[in-house]
Amino acid sequence: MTNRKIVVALGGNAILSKDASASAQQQALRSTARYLVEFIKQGDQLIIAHGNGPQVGNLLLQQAAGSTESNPAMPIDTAVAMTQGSIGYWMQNALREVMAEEGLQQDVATVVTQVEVSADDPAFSDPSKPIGPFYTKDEVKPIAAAHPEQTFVEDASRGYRRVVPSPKPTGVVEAGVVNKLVDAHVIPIAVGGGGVPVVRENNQLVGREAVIDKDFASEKLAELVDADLLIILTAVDNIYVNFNQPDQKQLTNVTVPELKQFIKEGQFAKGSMLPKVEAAIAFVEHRPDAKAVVTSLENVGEFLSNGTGTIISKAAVASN
Ligand SMILES: Nc1ncnc2c1ncn2[C@@H]1O[C@H](COP(=O)(O)OP(=O)(O)O)[C@@H](O)[C@H]1O
Ligand SMILES: NC(=O)OP(=O)(O)O
Repeated sequence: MTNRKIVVALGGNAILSKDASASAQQQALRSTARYLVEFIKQGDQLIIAHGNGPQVGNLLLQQAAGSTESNPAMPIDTAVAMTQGSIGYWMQNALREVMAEEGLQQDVATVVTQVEVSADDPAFSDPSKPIGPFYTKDEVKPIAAAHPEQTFVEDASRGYRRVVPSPKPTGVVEAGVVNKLVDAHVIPIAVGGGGVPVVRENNQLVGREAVIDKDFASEKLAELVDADLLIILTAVDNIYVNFNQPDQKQLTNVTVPELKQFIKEGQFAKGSMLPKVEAAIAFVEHRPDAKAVVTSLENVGEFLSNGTGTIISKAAVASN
């Protein structure tokens, strides 16, 4: 039994395929749970975090479409809390079911998590986090014209999306609660969708209209619960240099100085791989004996048996 404390951050493909119905997302989370249960089987204590970019964007569209004066659309911070609830509900049940199939029993609880941000974070005036559906150029033109208060940009050549501010997390309000759940051997689902963005004003936590990056929020949580490992699960088995080019090279074991050099070379796409790399660096710089891992859900078994995936360490282990 390994008994490590692991924060696992789940990427978009763990929850959503093309079908955004509740049943399809529940189905996707059941297969995600089958991969996660491999950690539980070997005695690891999981803390699960997840994204919400597509879901929160879709929810805001639904809210806007149905809003009336007496039944107004909810602001983004409240919509983030709503997606923490829906995705947490699906994830809790998926894990419960899969653990029962495997003869395992561990309680799972979703924590509505508030993540502190700074009121003067420059991200508030520079929206960068893509949310909701993709549009073609022709589709986005009338939408952007009808909503001059919103910003739309091209997202990694995959189409146009709305972008919202994405301030950096400075603290996790419920980190203590997460620690208590871990001590009680409960699996917490926390900082969903990057957490509800709040700023502290005297004794009040005031929600802000933003969506925090879940990789950064997961990193902050991993620091605060003193995790042994931060695992970022996404659609690729490894981080690459020269990604998608004929000479692309898989990174297996990589150190912070090497990653910093690759960042300087522009190897990691902004808004997709770059935040994962930055989160991994921040985590191992905070706790130099810990490691961060970027790999895919499908590679979890291989990672557990053979250590494959991209393993990020602060510095190379000296060999003699
Ligand atoms: N250098 C790189 N190495 C590996 N993947 C990269 C790289 N640059 C960009 N990517 C892309 O980033 C994606 C992960 O980002 P994203 O889809 O936003 O993550 P998430 O799984 O959190 O939703 C990968 O699936 C891959 O397509
Ligand atoms: N909040 C967040 O980072 O969501 P995605 O990972 O789905 O973009």
